[in-house]
Amino acid sequence: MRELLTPAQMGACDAFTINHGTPGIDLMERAGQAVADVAKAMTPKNGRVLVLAGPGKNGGDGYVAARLLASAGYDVRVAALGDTRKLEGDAKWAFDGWNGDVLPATELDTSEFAAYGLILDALFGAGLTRGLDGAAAALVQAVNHAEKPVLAVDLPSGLDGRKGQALGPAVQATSTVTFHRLKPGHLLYPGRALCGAIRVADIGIHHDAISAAGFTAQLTGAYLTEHLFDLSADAHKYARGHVLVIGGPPEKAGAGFLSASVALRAGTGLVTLALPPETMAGSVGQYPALMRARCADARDLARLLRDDRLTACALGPGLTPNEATRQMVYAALDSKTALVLDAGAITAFAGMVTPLFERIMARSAPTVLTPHSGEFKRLFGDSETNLSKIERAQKAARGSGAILVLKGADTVIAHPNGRADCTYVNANAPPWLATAGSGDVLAGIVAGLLAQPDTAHNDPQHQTATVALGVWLHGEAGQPSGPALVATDLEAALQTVLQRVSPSQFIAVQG
Ligand SMILES: NC(=O)C1=CN([C@@H]2O[C@H](COP(=O)(O)OP(=O)(O)OC[C@H]3O[C@@H](n4cnc5c(N)ncnc54)[C@H](O)[C@@H]3O)[C@@H](O)[C@H]2O)[C@@H](O)CC1
Ligand SMILES: [K+]
Repeated sequence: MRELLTPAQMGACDAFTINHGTPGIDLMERAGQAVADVAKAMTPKNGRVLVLAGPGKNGGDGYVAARLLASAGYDVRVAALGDTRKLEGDAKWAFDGWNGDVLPATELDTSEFAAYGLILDALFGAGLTRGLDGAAAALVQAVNHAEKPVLAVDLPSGLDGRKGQALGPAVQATSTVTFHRLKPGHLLYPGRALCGAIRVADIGIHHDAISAAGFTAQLTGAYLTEHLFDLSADAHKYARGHVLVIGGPPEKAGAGFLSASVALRAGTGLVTLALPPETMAGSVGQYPALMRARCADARDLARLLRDDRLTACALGPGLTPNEATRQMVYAALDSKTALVLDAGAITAFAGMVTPLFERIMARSAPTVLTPHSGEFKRLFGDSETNLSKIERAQKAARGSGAILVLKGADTVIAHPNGRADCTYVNANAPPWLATAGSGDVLAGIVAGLLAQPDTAHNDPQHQTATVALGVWLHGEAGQPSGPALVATDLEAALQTVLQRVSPSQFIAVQG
């Protein structure tokens, strides 16, 4: 269930299934059934339901649901957008199966919407080709104005299922039922907020359909913990990897400490925090497990990185975006360790990306860039409005040679190979994870995971999954604190998450 399908890929899955012997009307009947089942759970039996049916197959699902709800005792009213005499194929079949009246949507008295217990939005789904305007836009605005529970069929009408954006007005749903797999629009903002609670219904799509139609990315999840380093019982600390974190000047020194301490929590055996001389004093008591090294400039860093026991390096949290930082990044890029570039190490290259990307591409060890949307724009621009966030991350990864972590409530992780099986969307991050220091923690988790030995080998799928695991763990760790979360809570929460997901290897001896 983890593959994400664009509406076009979903259409290809429908077609594949139909070509392999399942009539389209069977798929539509199951889709309508799934919608009716959720509708029943949202409104009391005998409740009043308004079904708004559009001119395509999304409307077809609406007519099926209307029939099933009416036969279950609901008081169903159907309004059609567009000329129902033009309905074709499966949608026409569904329309013909509805025995009640169909009112033209333009004749609806929208002030009566408040009298319904549920509005079923079956206006537009995967077939949306442009922003809504005219009668469709007016209807959608009236639905939103009514403030009644709304169940969207497949997608809230007006929402682009590929991009997660609406070019015109879009339905604000209470709940959305989609079919077979999630679409990017259900996860990418602002689409995710328009969908409400999302359910994915099985409508009997052929099990080979996705391999034939392709997918665009994968949803992260607990399954990624299979990429946690499998620790042998007699492992020594050097066998568990060694991370070097570069800390910044005193006024931003906390960032490096956050990254470093959490890198240790992520399971790496040793972490050294490299600090400029003015930050070296103080704070040892709080972080006794960290080793420290003096690092005044790029030359010091190059010297530190000559230690070939180092397996990963995190650079950027707490660093000032300037020439000195750029030189440190170059020194780090010349090393053989996995590298996470964040914050100041990203912004330092605004408007001067060519030398950065050339050096990243020349590396054999993985390089990870973790920009939030502002940092992303500084490196890659924001002119490509027709691309989804997934496609933007894939393109930026290809262009930079780095594994891209495009952060946000809908973080996308993409490998430079651009492959869907090396692309992830993360959806477990609570809104309060957007807090000072949260990004430093993420950089530390990712470096801590990449440092561990079995992630060092050069398999793009494995490396990207490891980075995606870091993003997922960060989201999980952010949940228990609630809105009071501060970044330092994440370290203890990460410990709890890892306790939960790590299999115990200890042999209990009965005495
Ligand atoms: N056999 C299948 O392919 C299945 C399809 N299903 C349903 O079919 C839907 C897709 O159906 P369609 O491909 O017919 O697409 P839609 O029903 O989403 O919309 C297509 C219609 O809307 C018009 N349109 C698009 N954008 C518009 C705009 N901005 N303003 C006004 N009109 C606009 C198009 O000209 C076309 O007539 C899915 O979302 C799903 O609900 C499900 O029944 C499962 C099976
Ligand atoms: K819809």
